[in-house]
Amino acid sequence: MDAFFGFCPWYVAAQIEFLLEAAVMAQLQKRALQNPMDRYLLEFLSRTEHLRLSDVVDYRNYVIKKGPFINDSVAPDLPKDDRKAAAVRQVGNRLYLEKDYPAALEKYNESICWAEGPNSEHLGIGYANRSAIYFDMGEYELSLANIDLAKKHNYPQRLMPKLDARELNCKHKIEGGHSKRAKPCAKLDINVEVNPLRPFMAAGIVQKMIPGYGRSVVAERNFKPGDVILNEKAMLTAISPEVKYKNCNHCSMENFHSLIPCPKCDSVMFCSKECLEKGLRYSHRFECGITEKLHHFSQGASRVLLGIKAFFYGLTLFNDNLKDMMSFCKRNDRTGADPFTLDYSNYDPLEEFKIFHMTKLPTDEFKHEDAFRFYASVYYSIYIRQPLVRSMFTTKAQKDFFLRSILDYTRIMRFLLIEFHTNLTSQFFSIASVCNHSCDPNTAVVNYFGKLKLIAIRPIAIDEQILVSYGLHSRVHSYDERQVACRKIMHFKCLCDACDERKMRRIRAAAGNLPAVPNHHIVNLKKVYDDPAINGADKLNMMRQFIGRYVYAYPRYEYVTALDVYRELLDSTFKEEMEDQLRATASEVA
Ligand SMILES: C[S@@+](CC[C@H](N)C(=O)[O-])C[C@H]1O[C@@H](n2cnc3c(N)ncnc32)[C@H](O)[C@@H]1O
Repeated sequence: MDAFFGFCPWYVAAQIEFLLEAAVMAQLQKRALQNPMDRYLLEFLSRTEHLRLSDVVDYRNYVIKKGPFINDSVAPDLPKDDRKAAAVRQVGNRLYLEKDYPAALEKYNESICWAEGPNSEHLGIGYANRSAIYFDMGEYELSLANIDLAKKHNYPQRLMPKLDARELNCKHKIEGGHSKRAKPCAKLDINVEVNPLRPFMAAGIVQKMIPGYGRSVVAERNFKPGDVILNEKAMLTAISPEVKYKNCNHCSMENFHSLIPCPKCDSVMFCSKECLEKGLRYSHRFECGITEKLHHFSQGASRVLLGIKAFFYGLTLFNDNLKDMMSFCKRNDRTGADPFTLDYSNYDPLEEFKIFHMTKLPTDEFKHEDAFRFYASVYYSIYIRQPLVRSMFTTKAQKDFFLRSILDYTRIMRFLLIEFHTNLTSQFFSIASVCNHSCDPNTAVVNYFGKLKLIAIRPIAIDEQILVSYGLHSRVHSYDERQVACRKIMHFKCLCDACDERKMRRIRAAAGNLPAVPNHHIVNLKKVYDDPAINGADKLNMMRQFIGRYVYAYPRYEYVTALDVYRELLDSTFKEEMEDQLRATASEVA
C-alpha cells in the first residue's frame, strides 16, 4: 500500500490528520529524510501549531520571516559552463560503454544543458553522442535528427567523418527496411461518430450533475466495448525535477530523451522548438533563473507544480494583463463550469482556462489544508524574487492575488486530476477530468505523457455514467485498501458499484449462473495473443471481438481476466502508436 502511494503530497497532507500517531509520524519522518518538501513541511508543522488553518496570508508572512529560506546557498542557479558540460559528458560516455543507454542519455542531456550557448562545440558533441546511442538502439530516425542537431551546433570538423559515416549508415538501415517504423502499427483512432464542435470526442456524451458525484460524464447513446470515445490532449502538464533531463518541460513528453535545452539556464529541456517557444511563453519565463530553487523544493511534486503552472498559463492568456485577470477571477470564483460547452473547432485557450478557473469544489474538500497553504507560501517566497514576477506583482492586492491563486489552482488541480499515483509527470485534461471514478469502470484510460484516450470496455447504455479508474481497481486492490485510499487521499467516499457490498454480492451470486465462455475460444485467444508473428492491429481486433461477443459472461472469472488482458493490450498499443508518431516527427525534423 505504501509503495503504491510513494511520495504523494496529498498522502502527506492526509497523514497530517494523524500527526499524533507515533507510527505514522515515524514513517513520515523516514520519508522526509529523503524528500526536502516533506522535511520542510514537518519542520514547519512542528513550529506552527498557532497558525493551524489561519489565512494563507499568515502562512506566507511566517514563511517569509522565518523560512524555509530557499536561496542561493541552498540551491544556486548557476550559469552555463562548458567545463561542466565536458565533465558530465565523460560520465555519460562511461555509462554508454556499460550499455546503460537511458542513464547515458540523461547525462548527455545534462551536458547539453550546461553547454555555453548555441555555438559551443559541447552542444554539438552532446547531440552527436546521443545519435550514437540511438543508432545502437535501432532508432535510426532519432539518430538522424540528432546528427542534424549536432551539425547545426558546431560539431567539430575534426570529428565530422565519424558523424557522416553514421548518417550514411542510418540512411542505409532505413532504406533496407530496418527502421522500427517498417513494422505496421495499430492505431486507437476514434471509431464512432464525432462531435462536430469537439472533434476529439464521440458525439453523444455530455456533462450532467449527479447527486453525490457532482459533475459527471453521461452517455446519450449506446456504446459498445472497443469504441474509442475520447482522444484528448492535455491543457497543461508538469514534470517533477527528477525527470528534468528526461521529459519535456512544456508537454511532459519523454521523446526517447531527444530534447533541446533552455537557451538561458541549465535546468529544463524541451522536446521540440515549438515546445521551447510555448514553454518559455507560458511558464518558464517566470521561473528561469530560480528553477533550481523551485526544483529543490519540488521533488515528486509534479501535481503541485501543475497548479502553479496553471496560474502563469492563465496570466499569459490574459496577455499578462493582471488587472483583467484579477477582475475576471473576482467575478467568477467557483461559479461552476461545463467544458462540454466549449467550441474546440474554433479553439480559444483562454475560454478553456476560464472554464478550469470556474471549477466548483465540494464544500467539504480541503480539510487537510495545512500542507497546501505551506506549499503555496514557499512557492510564493521563491517566485517573488524572480525579476519578471517581482516586476509584475508590486501592490499588496496583486501579491495577495498571486498567493491565493497559487493555493486555489493547487486545490483545483488536486480535485480534478484523474490519476493520483504518479508523481513524476502530471497532466490536466479539461474533458476527461469530469469523469468520475469507479473501482470497476466501464472504460479504460490510456495516457501517454499528456495524450489520453478513453475506450469503452463494457457496453455503455443511454443515461449511464462514463466512468474511469483513478488508479484503484477492484481487480488489484482490496475493498479496505480502496476505501482508505479514497477517503484519505482523494477525499471522497467512493459511491461506485464495486464498493457497494450488497450490490456486489448480488452480482457475484448471479455470475455463477451465467453461461461460461467456451474453452476452445479462450485457448485460441491465448494462442493468438502469444504469437509474436501476429501484428498488434490483428491482436487488438481479435480481443475486441472476443470482449464484445462474450459480454454476457461479465463478471465471470475467465471474462474479467480477458478484460485485464485487453486493458494491457490497449496500453501497449497506445504506447507503440505514440512512439511511432515520435519517430515520424523525428524523421520530418532530420
Ligand atoms: C476528477 S473530479 C471528477 C469531476 C467531479 N465530479 C466534478 O464535479 O468536477 C473528482 C471528484 O469527483 C467526485 N467523485 C469522483 N468519483 C467518485 C466516486 N466514485 N464516488 C463519489 N464521488 C466521486 C469526488 O468529489 C472527487 O473528488
